[in-house]
Amino acid sequence: MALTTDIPETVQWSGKTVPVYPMETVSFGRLLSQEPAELEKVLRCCETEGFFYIDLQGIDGRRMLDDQQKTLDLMHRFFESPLEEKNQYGLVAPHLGLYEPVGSRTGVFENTKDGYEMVKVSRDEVQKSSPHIPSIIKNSPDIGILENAIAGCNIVTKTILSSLSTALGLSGAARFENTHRNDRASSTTLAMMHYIPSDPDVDQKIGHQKHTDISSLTLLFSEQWGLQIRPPRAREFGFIKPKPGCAIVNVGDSLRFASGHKMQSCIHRVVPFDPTEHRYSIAYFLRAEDETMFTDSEGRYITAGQWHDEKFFAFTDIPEMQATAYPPTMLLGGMVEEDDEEVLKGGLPTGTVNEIAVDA
Ligand SMILES: O=C(O)CCC(=O)C(=O)O
Ligand SMILES: [Fe+2]
Repeated sequence: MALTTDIPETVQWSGKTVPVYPMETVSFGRLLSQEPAELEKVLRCCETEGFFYIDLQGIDGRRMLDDQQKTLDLMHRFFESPLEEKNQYGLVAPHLGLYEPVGSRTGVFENTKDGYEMVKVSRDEVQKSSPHIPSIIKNSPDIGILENAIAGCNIVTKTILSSLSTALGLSGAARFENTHRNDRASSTTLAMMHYIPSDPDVDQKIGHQKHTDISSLTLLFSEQWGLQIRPPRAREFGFIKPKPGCAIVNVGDSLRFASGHKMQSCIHRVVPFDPTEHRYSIAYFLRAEDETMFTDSEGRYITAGQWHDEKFFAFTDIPEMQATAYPPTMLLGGMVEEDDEEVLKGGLPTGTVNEIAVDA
């Protein structure tokens, strides 16, 4: 990729000038037809940055955008309900972590807790005759909305997975889809998040701490600003602009490990872009079958299930425990944060994604 001559876009946030990182857009329709140029593009995105937009505006993807709107309506209804009803079951198990109130995890800035509440519906669970989900959404219209959203996200992420397998020349059992079979147990889940208004200067519950995802692929829908990424070799976090008609895709740790650590599991976090705003996001985490084996960031040969459970608990621990109780690279899945000096020595002017890709 050539060095871009475009002037990098920036935005004013919290009294600072912050980059807005450009990202490639991959067409869902072209991936469905396995067009060679699109396959190459999606592989390049995963190997260089680990993040891209997927354009869902064609006839095949539009239904997923409708599902997103219906899910948003459901989320508004759910999150406006009394806390006792939302938290009917509490956190029963990592796989069935249904509802998490605001402040359950570490926050985005030092000495803060997170600034979002979340309800998760597991793909395996929603298909049961009586799924274990809070009563507010346990009715057939709502289960229908959730099933459609999960099935749509599954089609999009599996299409990306199969495109990556093809682009890498993988065949038969070696293809990534073969460790993501629909009828095998996995922690694949739809997470619906509501970030409360919070002001970094005064509030103690803010945003979503920096991390990489446990998943193989994450499909993220949000119409609002707040997501920041720190792409490989970038010297600072920058915003990702919401793009109408598109969802955001990122590679998670499991696919990075399955690809022999060649794909990038991009570091990201969420900050309050506008301290007065409620922010809503929907993330589908396509995860590998629980029994899948890979070599993690510590060189351990472990199952996807173990990686999920360990990292899940690492997320909810206090920072002191996060620093001591788990493999040091766990929260970032082995991705390194380039320190500013190192990047500057390398002669990169500012951290835009295009510039970073030059010598990736
Ligand atoms: O809310 C968002 O935009 C991103 C959430 C996220 O990174 C996650 O749940 O892993
Ligand atoms: Fe994430």
